[in-house]
Parts: sequence; structure tokens; C-alpha cells
Amino acid sequence: MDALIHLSSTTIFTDCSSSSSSSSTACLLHFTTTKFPNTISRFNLQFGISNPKFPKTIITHCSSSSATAIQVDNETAATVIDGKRVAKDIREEVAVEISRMKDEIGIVPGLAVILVGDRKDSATYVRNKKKACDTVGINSYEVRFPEDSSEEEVLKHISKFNDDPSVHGILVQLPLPSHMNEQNILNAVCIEKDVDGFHPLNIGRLAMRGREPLFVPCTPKGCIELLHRYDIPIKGKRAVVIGRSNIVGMPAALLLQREDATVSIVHSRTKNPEEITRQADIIISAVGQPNMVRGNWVKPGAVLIDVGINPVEDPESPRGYRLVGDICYEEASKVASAITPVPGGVGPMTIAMLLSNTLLSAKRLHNFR
Ligand SMILES: Nc1nc(=O)c2c([nH]1)NC[C@@H]1CN(c3ccc(C(=O)N[C@@H](CCC(=O)O)C(=O)O)cc3)C=[N+]21
Repeated sequence: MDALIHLSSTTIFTDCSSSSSSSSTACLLHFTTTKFPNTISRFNLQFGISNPKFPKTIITHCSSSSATAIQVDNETAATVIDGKRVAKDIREEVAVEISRMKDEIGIVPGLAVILVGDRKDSATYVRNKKKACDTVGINSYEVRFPEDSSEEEVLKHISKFNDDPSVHGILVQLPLPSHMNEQNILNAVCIEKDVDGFHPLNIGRLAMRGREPLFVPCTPKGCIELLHRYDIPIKGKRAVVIGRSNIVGMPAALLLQREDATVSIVHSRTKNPEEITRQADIIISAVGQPNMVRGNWVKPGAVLIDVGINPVEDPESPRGYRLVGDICYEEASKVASAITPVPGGVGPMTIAMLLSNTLLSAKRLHNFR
């Protein structure tokens, strides 16, 4: 039996125990019905909470008052935003452009990567970036410095790459050893080659209306690109960014604002962060806290972009650990309309955007359209 139901508001209570794999969510619905005002005992109901693309929620039990606690089985999980696939598409697009440029003007883009110290994760990221460059036809130049090298040595190399016309992008892998001044080093990269978009002049332009940065930081740019490629509207939406780092949170908030979202930033000193995230149509989380964002932090139908890549111990995994996001996927994917997985979400997009920025730089230098 179908009934026409008007929902005036919805409050969701999720079971938040981290080990729980329960598939139901308790829900307080305030509703009126046109056909069966007082007598509904059991019915199926389909409604789109905030995104009509992802409508199906089945209510399997309810009692007969107009504001009633009922059981909702969310049979439709959120759309999985497949960053790995989108990143592959982008790499293919970049590769096509690179071969066209090579054919027409004989120029091949070049990316220089500077790695200081021997952090294992940094070495892995740099290796992955080099591999990605190879697949699209970007020349990559890698320089490694020992942990105890001086700031001057690194600065000298940056200056060499600044002057080298075959290098179109310079990336200094972060974090740097603590004895180095990150600010001095990032300022030394000339803005025309700042493919990470970390130079204060690029960030400053990003923050100003009517100005254009030469490059947008790769991770936040990748987040927005995912929203675009999944046709998720941003204009006029409420967006909440969790985290205010220079490399992700802050530029992500600026980008969302440039896309006409109304943006709030939640950070470590925010009181009751979940009250703010619950208002969001779009959440971008970049804090590095495994499973911090629980199902009950999320408004039904919200879109979730998870930047966190957190290793957690897992004896069953061959590496001894597995990667999880900032968002508790298990819980949140039952409430959201779309969500990025970890791994396979934002991570691969970061690298794809780096390749795209390097191509952009070479095109700009050689006035190639
Ligand atoms: N100057 C600078 N620029 C950066 O862009 C930069 C940096 N420093 N320092 C470190 C962070 C981190 N980062 C990642 C890139 C790709 C993945 C990635 O592809 N991750 C895979 C998982 C890889 C795995 O399984 O280990 C995924 O999420 O699917 C992750 C993290 C770039 N960073």
C-alpha cells in the first residue's frame, strides 16, 4: 500500500559504536499524510531527502501518531565516488594533450621532485608520482637530499630548477625535516612552476575575488573535480570543511567559496563540530583522524569527500596496516547520498591534478592552446 507523505523535518539517530555493522538507522520523522491520516501501520515509502538522484529509503515500521519514532532500513547505500577511475580518465586526457603538444611544437613537460630525508611514506608518494609521470609522458627529475642536509643546499637546487627551461613544475615533498624552514623553501619556487600551488602569491590570489592563481593546490582541486565529474551541484549549497591546513583545508574552503557555496570551517577548537557538519550538503574532511566523522555527524543525503589517509593497525593485512579515512565509511555511507572511499578516492586525484598542473604550466610557458 502506498501513501502520500509530507515530511516536514527529519532527525536521524545512528548507532555509533565503531564495530557496529547494523544496517538500520532510527529516525524521527515529522509528517502528515493525505490518504491515511491516523491509521498507518506499515508501508513502503520512497523519498529523496536532499538529492533527488538518490531517493530510495524504505520505512518498514512506524506507529500512527504524526511525530513518531520509526525504523528506517536504508537499503540504498550512497553512490561511491570512484576517484581511481576519474583519475585514470584524467591521466588519459592529459596524455592526449601531451602527445599533441609534442607533435605540434616538440615540447615535453617536465616535473622536478625534491625529496629531503628518508620518510618511507614520502618515498612511496614520490615513487608513485614518478610512475604517474611516466604513464602520461611527462619527464620527471628527482633529487634526494639526506635528512641532515642544509636549507641552502635545497634552495640552491630549487634555484637551478627555476632556471631550467625543461622543468615546468617543481614539487618539494612535504613534510620537510624540522630543522628546515618550510616557508623559506616554498617561497623559493618561482610561481610560474609552483604546480603544488603552495606559494603564498598563488594562495593569496585564490583567496581574492577577481584574481586568478596560476595553480590551484592539487588535493583540493581534485576534490572539486570529483564533485564536477559526478554532476554534484555546489552553487548555493552549504559546505563544511573539516581541518584548516595550508595545503588542504584552507584552499578547499576557498575553492568551494569560489564555486558559490556557503562555507564553514570546523577545526580542533570548534565546539560541537557535529552540529555544524550536520547542516552541510557537502563535507570535505581533511584532518588525519581515523573514523572521526561518524554517521550522526552527517545530514541525510549529504555528499562526503574524505581526504584523510590514515594507517590503522591490521594484522590481517599483508602490510600490517590498512588505510582508513577521516570519515567512518561504514556508518556515513548509509546516510550520505555520495561518498569517496579510502583508498581509491581523493588520493589518486591528487596525483592526477599534479600531472594536469604540470601540463598547464608547459602550455602556458609555450603559449600552446
Ligand atoms: N609537496 C607535496 N605535495 C603533495 O601533493 C603531497 C605532499 N607534498 N606530501 C604528502 C601528501 C600526500 N599525498 C598523497 C598523494 C597520493 C595518494 C594516493 O594516491 N593514495 C592512494 C593509496 C596509496 C596506498 O595504497 O598506499 C589512495 O588513496 O587510493 C596519497 C597521498 C600527496 N602529498
